[in-house]
Amino acid sequence: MESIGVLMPIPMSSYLEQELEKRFNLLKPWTVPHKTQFIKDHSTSIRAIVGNASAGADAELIAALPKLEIISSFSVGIDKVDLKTCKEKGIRVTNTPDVLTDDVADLAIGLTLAVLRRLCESERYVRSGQWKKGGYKLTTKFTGKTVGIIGLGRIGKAVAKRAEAFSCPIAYFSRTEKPDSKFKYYPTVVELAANCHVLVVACPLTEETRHIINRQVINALGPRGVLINIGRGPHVDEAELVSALVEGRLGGAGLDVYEKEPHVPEQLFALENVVLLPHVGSGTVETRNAMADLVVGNLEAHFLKKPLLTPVA
Ligand SMILES: O=CC(=O)O
Repeated sequence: MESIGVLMPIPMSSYLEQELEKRFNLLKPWTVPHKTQFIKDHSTSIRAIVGNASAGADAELIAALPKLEIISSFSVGIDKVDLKTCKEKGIRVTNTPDVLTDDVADLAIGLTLAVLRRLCESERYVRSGQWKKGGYKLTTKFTGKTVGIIGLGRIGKAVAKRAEAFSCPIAYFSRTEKPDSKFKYYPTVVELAANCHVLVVACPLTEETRHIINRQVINALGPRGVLINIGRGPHVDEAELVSALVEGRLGGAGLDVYEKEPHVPEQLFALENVVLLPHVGSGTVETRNAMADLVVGNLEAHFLKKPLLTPVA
């Protein structure tokens, strides 16, 4: 397999690079001055792409690689892969589900607690010496608050399980009601938002779910409501979110993802009811290594003509 060209468009994980280099001819365009020419020069040896949440494979890249057989994404979300083109050309696609579920769900709860209990703001209060002038103000209790979840897939269910341990009633929105779920179903996101305190976005990004959090949903969540986004930035109409937070029409937000990463709207920097993370949902050593093993396992399975471990297409 050493002669098989595997393109990794941007750096992702040194462990993943190391494991790929043991088995394949790993091509790293960021290490050369002329990236486009480099890809052109190797276009007939590249049979696989390793993408991630920010660099996938669009129709243009796929068209430039005539020998491409598989895209193995170092992410669970595959919104950066042109699935339609892959289907037309018979290119296989894999992702990294399950192994990151716990970390992403943990982070959703962490963000919720951070926003409601003002963990980041009160920590800054201590570091800046303000405590010496007086105690920190009262915050909002999490235990018992209703948690609304958009998307009751693997991650949504894991968020629900954790929130239940905080005695939170759970409600959800998804395309269809889940007959095996005990949680309250709302057929629209607006109804869900109007009936919960914490609204968590945990669905995949598709054309249908782009801007699923719009002005109407934000207003329904209201000045006591909190939005938690551990999905994708474009799930949220960010301009609407920023104006709602600045105007006090929304109670708070915990965000791990943004519309134009790594750009984060600067109006949010001054708001104490907002917690901002740099897209780190699956960002632990344990999980990233497990994801890397899945990426490599899928590529090995493909080139050894065995069943893929986690196929998407
Ligand atoms: O955002 C991260 C992922 O999709 O795994």
